[in-house]
Amino acid sequence: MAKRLTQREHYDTLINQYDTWMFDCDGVLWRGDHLIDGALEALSILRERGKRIIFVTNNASKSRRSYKGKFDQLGVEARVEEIFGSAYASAVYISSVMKIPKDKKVYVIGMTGIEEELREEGVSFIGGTDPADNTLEPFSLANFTLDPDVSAVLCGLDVQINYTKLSKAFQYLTRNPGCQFLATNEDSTYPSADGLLPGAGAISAPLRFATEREPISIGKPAKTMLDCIQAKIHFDPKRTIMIGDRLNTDILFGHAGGLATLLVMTGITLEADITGPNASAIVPDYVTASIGDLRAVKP
Ligand SMILES: O=C(O)[C@H](O)[C@H](O)COP(=O)(O)O
Ligand SMILES: [Mg+2]
Repeated sequence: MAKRLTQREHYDTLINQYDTWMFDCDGVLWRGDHLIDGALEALSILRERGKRIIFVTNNASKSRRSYKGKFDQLGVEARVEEIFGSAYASAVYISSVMKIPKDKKVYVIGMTGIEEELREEGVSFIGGTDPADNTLEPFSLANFTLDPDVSAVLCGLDVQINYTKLSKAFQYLTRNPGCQFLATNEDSTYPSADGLLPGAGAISAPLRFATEREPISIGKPAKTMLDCIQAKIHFDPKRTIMIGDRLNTDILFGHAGGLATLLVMTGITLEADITGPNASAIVPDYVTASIGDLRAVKP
């Protein structure tokens, strides 16, 4: 049973118990470009108390560097080294785990975040934001030349998804021998400032259906995301807490990593998801209405 946090002493105890605080972003710190009330103060309180802050987002639309820009814009203190996105984790997976040969490339369905991180890792790619693929012209297989050097398809959130991109990815996944099928993450929905929208999982779904293949998903809850963090930052899982708004990514990620977990109700998860007859089997250690509740420790 999750412990509901409401009192000042609850938050004080929590802060004293954990040295490393891993923050999900969408639905915890912000929705779209709107900061969640009290998020800024909560982060400042933790930094004042000497806590280590790590940001762990499944949102592959931005690279760590462009996320740093968003943090700066919103007035949130953050360093690039503290930011771990699924675009970064995917690029590291392709270069260091899959060890893609230099003469091979990735076909990308996704936004600039993926492209920037693949470039950082020295991985060649096609597709992505290429205007030739961002078209509503009907796709013609007759005019399509298969690039034999494509050895992986990487699919992430893409607000300009279209039939041409799906068709090209389908060709590579079904015609290039050994072509890997990767997804940055599989979140079904995305908590924008104005409400829920289809998530990255909804972008790769047509390809899963058409190819009857399951992608390797890199982001939370997958261990690949934790490995990516542990490769850069040493932390004691027993003194680490994961804060998230989604049960089947953030909280499951925390459980898989042996971390404590705090669920906030400012994003995806609804009360009916954690209480009552349809409550999820994924149970966080703690629940609080919003990360802004940490302000209770301030006199
Ligand atoms: O569709 C997506 O990619 C997700 O909804 C979104 O990116 C989640 O980001 P996070 O909550 O992990 O920051
Ligand atoms: Mg979230």
